[in-house]
Amino acid sequence: MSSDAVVTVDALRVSRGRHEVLHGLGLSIPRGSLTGLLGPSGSGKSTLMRSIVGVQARVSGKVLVLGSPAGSRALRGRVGYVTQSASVYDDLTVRQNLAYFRAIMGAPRSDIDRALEQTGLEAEADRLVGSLSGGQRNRASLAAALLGQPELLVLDEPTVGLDPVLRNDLWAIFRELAAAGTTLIVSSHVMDEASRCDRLLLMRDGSLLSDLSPTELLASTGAADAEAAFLELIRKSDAA
Ligand SMILES: Nc1ncnc2c1ncn2[C@@H]1O[C@H](COP(=O)(O)OP(=O)(O)OP(=O)(O)O)[C@@H](O)[C@H]1O
Repeated sequence: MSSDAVVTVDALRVSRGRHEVLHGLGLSIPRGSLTGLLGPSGSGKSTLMRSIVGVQARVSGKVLVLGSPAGSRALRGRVGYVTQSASVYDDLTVRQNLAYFRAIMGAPRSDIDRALEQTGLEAEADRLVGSLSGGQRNRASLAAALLGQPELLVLDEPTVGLDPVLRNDLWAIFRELAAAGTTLIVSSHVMDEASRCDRLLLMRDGSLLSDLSPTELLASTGAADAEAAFLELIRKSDAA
């Protein structure tokens, strides 16, 4: 595994309820990459992300983030996480939300304007979050996660429910962040988002089916697009 890996996962097993839902995953995520975590609903994407962020219970195996065990104190402020449900308050403005989270984190005041600018929310800064559109609200959650300039951003289905234009806008922001050196892990079950990533982790039923670049994925399966490639990998793993 690369010594410059931001995340290293080895033999990761997780149980939720009465079932094991991740079955011994191993992977590494290089610094500055935009990694897509793709797979059907229930395949374990959120559980893997929660394990990387360090909020998942009943975890065995190794999850190292920036050289420290996932969730450890040393990682405070270095990892940003956006869950599927909005993490900002409806009855506060975007700026008030950011000011609140900034104060909790002890991040510099200048981070508020930087996060507004990075997410293109300057014009909405003084609007109540409850009055924003779905896309603007997602960007407000992302802005909160950008406070403190985290080195690793973990985004759980940030584009779900958005129209293609808004999805495109968000992916452009992810690209800019990666170009500036941030490592991103972005989950999705929309396969056409795969081509926007540097690397793709394809999950199914709590296991990793592949860990390839989009080009490698198409070349190795002979498929025309990510969706067909994924189906081909499922066919191969079922046959095996
Ligand atoms: N709180 C919970 N208690 C018990 N089992 C759970 C819990 N949350 C998730 N699971 C189970 O863990 C497995 C993985 O779920 P997970 O949410 O990680 O999948 P996912 O790929 O993120 O799905 P989605 O795309 O729908 O969010 C599923 O079988 C799910 O039913």
